[in-house]
This record gives sequence, C-alpha cells and structure tokens, in this order.
Amino acid sequence: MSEAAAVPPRARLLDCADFTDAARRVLPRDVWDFIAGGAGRERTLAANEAAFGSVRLRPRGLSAVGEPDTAIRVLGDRWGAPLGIAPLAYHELAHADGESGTAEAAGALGLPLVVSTFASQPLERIRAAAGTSTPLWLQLYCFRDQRVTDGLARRAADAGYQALVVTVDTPYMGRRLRDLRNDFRVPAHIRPANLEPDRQAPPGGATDTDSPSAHSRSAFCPDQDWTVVGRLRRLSGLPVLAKGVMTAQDTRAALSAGAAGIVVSNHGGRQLDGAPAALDALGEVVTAAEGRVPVFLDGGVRGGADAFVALALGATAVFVGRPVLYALAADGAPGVRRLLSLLCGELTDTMVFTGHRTVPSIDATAVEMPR
Ligand SMILES: Cc1cc2nc3c(=O)[nH]c(=O)nc-3n(C[C@H](O)[C@H](O)[C@H](O)COP(=O)(O)O)c2cc1C
Ligand SMILES: CCCCCCC(=O)C(=O)O
Repeated sequence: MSEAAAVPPRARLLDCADFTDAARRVLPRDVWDFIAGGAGRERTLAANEAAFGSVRLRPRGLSAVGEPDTAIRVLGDRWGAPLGIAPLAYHELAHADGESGTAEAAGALGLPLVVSTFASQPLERIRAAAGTSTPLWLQLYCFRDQRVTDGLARRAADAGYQALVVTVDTPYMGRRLRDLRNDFRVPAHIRPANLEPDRQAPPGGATDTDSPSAHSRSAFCPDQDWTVVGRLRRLSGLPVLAKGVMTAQDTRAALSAGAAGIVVSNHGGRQLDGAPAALDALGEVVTAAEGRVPVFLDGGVRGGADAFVALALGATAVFVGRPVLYALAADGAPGVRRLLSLLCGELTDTMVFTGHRTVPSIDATAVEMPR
C-alpha cells in the first residue's frame, strides 16, 4: 500500500471524520463516490449534516448522573444504546469482511443492524456472525416480481430476524451524478447474495451487472402502494417498519397500513434532492405518530451528540449509514467495532454533561433550536 493510501493506526482513529478520511484514502475513487454521493446537486445530502450543526446542547452542572445507562428496549428487544446501523448495500464494496464483519461488531456492542436487500453475503451467515443477542432487521425493496420481496421476507423470518423494514422512498434510484459520470458498476465479484439472478428483473430487463440505477428501474416496482406493509406482516409474522417517511401524510399512511415503526429518512440525500434534512422532518413525523409507534431517524448522524439531539427531538433511536462503511473500509470488522464504541462513548459523555442518567429522560429541554 502506498503511503498516500495508508490508514492511520487504529488508536489514531478518534471520530467519524477520521474514519471518513481513512476510507477516502483506501477506496477506489468510483466506490468512494458511490458511497459518499447523493442525488442531484446534493443539497439534501449537505443539509442532513448541517441540520445537526445548528442545534445547541444545554449543559447542566452537578447533576450527579454517575454512570449513565444507554440501553433501551425496542419492539421487545434490548439495544445497548439508541444507535443502530442503517441498511447499506454491498458491504463487501468497502471490505471483504462484508456484512458479517459489520454484524460481528454490532453484536459485540448489542447494537442492531438493518441488513440491506442488496447485502453481499447470505442472510443466515450474517445472523450467525451477529450472535444471538443483537437484533437484526431485514430491509426490503419492493420488486416488480412480488415473489422476490415475499421470498426474502419469509427467509428473514426463518433465519431469526426480528423485523422487516420496507423502504418507501425508492420506486427507483435517484439521479446520482457522480455515478453517472463514473459509469459506476458494482464489481462482478460482488453479488447481491440473497437475490436469484433470474428473478431480479423481468426477462430482458437490466440485471445487477448493469448500473445500479438501470437495475433499479428494471427491477423495482414503481406502482407499489402501502398495502405492502400488511402483506409482509401477514406472510412473515414479523413487525414491519416503514423507512423513508418525511411527512405527516406518509406517517399517517404508514400507521393506517399497520407499520410497527417509522424511520424518518431521505435515504441519505440519495433520492429526492431538495427534500429537507431528516432532522428537520423529525418533529412533524413525531407529532403525527402520536406516540403510537417508535420513530427512528437516519441521515447525517456523525457523532454521539447528534444521536442525543435526535433523541431530544423525539426519536427513539438513530441509525448510522455511511460512517459504518467508512469504518469497514478503514479497518474491517475491528474498525466498525471501534467506530460504534466511539459513538456510544460520545453519547455517554453528552448524557453526563447534560445531566441525563437514562435515555428516556432526554427531552427537548436539553437542546436549543436555531432562532
Ligand atoms: C452506499 C449506500 C448504500 C445504501 N443502501 C441502501 C439500501 O440498500 N437500502 C436502503 O433502504 N437504504 C440504503 N441506503 C440509505 C441508508 O440506509 C441511509 O438512509 C442513509 O445512508 C443514512 O444517511 P447517512 O449515510 O448520512 O448516515 C444506502 C446508503 C448508502 C450511502
Ligand atoms: C439496484 C441496486 C440498488 C442498490 C441500492 C442501494 C441504495 O439504496 C443506495 O442508496 O445506493
């Protein structure tokens, strides 16, 4: 490895930004762009992180919090902290450890992992790597061939996954200019391990060896409506969450359809460029959900303090996306474990300095919103 590509020693990787810099050095340029990029002019991508930067935390003194307890319970499971890993396609693009490396790291900390429809390793192998105590959810795209979506849902239930997450913001992939300019293709040796090649798209349609965008237009169902939530719940017996909700209208639609939870997300700025930051949509969704189901957030979370802000504004927990692939790229499974530990440590520090002993005690009085 050339000096330019060298990753600093593990002990020098101290926050998300360090992992991001390390990943930028080791990843091929087109892979970096695929992961880091967003749709259109990347306005929503930029807004996600910027939104956290405009919220201030309110310090409290002599609050005798001792050692805060970061654990929470979600849909009957214990999470070591209100932090999980968002669904991300093709972890092997970042490192050969792939999803099982990420799962091993999540399992070590008791944090949940949402496995992508486009995972590069089999669902059962990922389940085994995570160990028994960490929750695994499977994210589903809605395929034109409904048997593909339904087959994955049944397989997840059989493999011991705890929930399904239907992504509602992707009738097809957003227009990602970096990928178009690079003519990005997923390298041939990295496969969507849980999809059968002949079932992914209609006969004659684009396959996963074409560009991801072309494949999504051919394989995903742009006519899908909210009935998918009930169908997947009935056939799998698992709770079904809706990911990609940004409005009160979609929150109500998800609840009417029987969703067991909502993930406020703009897909990391990769779908509708010009959509608001996920953090800025959180309040509207939390209000519309009326406490009936847990509300999660992803998009722009780059530190434990960001997680704290989302909790203060009503999120049950947050999911982290790109930084996990950066940590995987930088140092495989140990890198992801270190990143997750750092995030949990930052959250703990924020709880101590703001005087919160438990996660449920964190509320809007802990933050100051921009005027
Ligand atoms: C490389 C990459 C792959 C992704 N793959 C999926 C996916 O397969 N399914 C999905 O629902 N979301 C996918 N997402 C979106 C993430 O789940 C998540 O919404 C987003 O990355 C969160 O924003 P953050 O990266 O700023 O943390 C992907 C995002 C990236 C960057
Ligand atoms: C047809 C390949 C789709 C990969 C989807 C990954 C994803 O959601 C992303 O945002 O990228």
